[in-house]
Amino acid sequence: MIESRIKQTVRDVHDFPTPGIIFKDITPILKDPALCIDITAALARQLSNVEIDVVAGIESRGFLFGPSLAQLLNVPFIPIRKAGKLPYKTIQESYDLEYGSATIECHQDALLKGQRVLIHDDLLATGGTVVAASKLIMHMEATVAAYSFIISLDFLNGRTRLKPYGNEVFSLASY
Ligand SMILES: O=P(O)(O)OC[C@H]1O[C@H](OP(=O)(O)OP(=O)(O)O)[C@H](O)[C@@H]1O
Ligand SMILES: Nc1ncnc2[nH]cnc12
Repeated sequence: MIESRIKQTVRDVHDFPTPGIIFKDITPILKDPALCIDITAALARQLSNVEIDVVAGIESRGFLFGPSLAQLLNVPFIPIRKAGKLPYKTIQESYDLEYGSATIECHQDALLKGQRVLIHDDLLATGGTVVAASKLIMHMEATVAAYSFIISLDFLNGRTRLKPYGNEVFSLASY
């Protein structure tokens, strides 16, 4: 089962990047090509009833599986990046996360009005990152279709924070 394979492979790193955080390190997954293929397929399978025009992946770990998921779904991929990395005109949102704060942005012409966007990231913690991503997408008059994660840390209540947005939240492995 994919959840147990993910949990057996992900490594807990204590006190990274700050004291008290138990960091879920997904890099061991990337050393297992068969698991990567199966994760991408499982992400796509969960979304089989969701209408999706575009996958938006969040820098940096949302770039690991986001493009292969988009290719499997046969839709475009757009990058949502940390501030200062995208070359063209951008729109920005700032937010707090489990261990700090950040600003993300995307190109202002990345989406067409009305497009249905799947937000993908490796991990849902407090939900601050994907709330900010949702605001970027709505600012461009596009619609969030659903949220897709490999891992969700349910004890940090990210799902509750996403409730007002009214979209389904999918993850392959929950803690
Ligand atoms: O639900 P939240 O509390 O917002 O936390 C989740 C976010 O935190 C991590 O990214 P991070 O900002 O550490 O950046 P990285 O992907 O570049 O490592 C993770 O990849 C998510 O994007
Ligand atoms: N505990 C955690 N492990 C890995 N990525 C995270 N992003 C936010 N919290 C995290």
